[in-house]
Amino acid sequence: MEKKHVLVAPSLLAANFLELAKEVDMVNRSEADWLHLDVMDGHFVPNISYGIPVISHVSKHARKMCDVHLMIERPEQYAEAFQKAGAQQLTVHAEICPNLHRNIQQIKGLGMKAGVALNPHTPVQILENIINDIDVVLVMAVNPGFGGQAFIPQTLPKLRQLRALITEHKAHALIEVDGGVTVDNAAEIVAAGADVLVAGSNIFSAPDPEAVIRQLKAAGQ
Ligand SMILES: O=C(CO)[C@@H](O)[C@H](O)COP(=O)(O)O
Repeated sequence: MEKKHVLVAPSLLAANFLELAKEVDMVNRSEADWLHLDVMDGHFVPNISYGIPVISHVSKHARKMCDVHLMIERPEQYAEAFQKAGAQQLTVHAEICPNLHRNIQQIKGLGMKAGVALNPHTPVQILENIINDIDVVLVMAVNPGFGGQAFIPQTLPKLRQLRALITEHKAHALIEVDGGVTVDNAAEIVAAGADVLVAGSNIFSAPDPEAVIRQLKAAGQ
């Protein structure tokens, strides 16, 4: 099979928050490509994580692209604040955005890359008329809200459908997969179509997180 250059985005949700600077240092030193930052509001998802002030400090310390995943209602109210806080890519959920095209235009107008996230039950066909406008599709392989959950196997055929849709529309959106990604399943996720692997607990709970990042990056070899 053809070799593929895989991007890796450690998810800071699984980091030790008391040692946040050291955790970001580890990501900076590593072969990781992006730093994935999960924002949860306790409404769209049943959990609350961190928000704008934390991202503002983290982004100043980070030397990787800050990839912010908004699991919040009314993301349009906060897009500018996240851009000012250092977000370089902002992803909103299709399920919470009745005016998704407007959200994408707003994010791009603020100078950020724009992503759309899909929950496990949301079909890829929902992106048919917007796929050429977006930079990344974030495919949730768990129900969003918590780290450390098991990868939902139906994600694999969904990734193949999304790859076919992107090819059919001659689009350039990257496919990012998030939730339950580990060194054990990374190769099959990449083979199914993923370009970017988000991993939280597998990286941050490992004795050698940089080695895990290296192994994830090798998933396309
Ligand atoms: O967005 C989310 C969870 O909602 C993810 O980014 C998780 O943080 C991934 O964590 P692991 O499943 O890799 O532990």
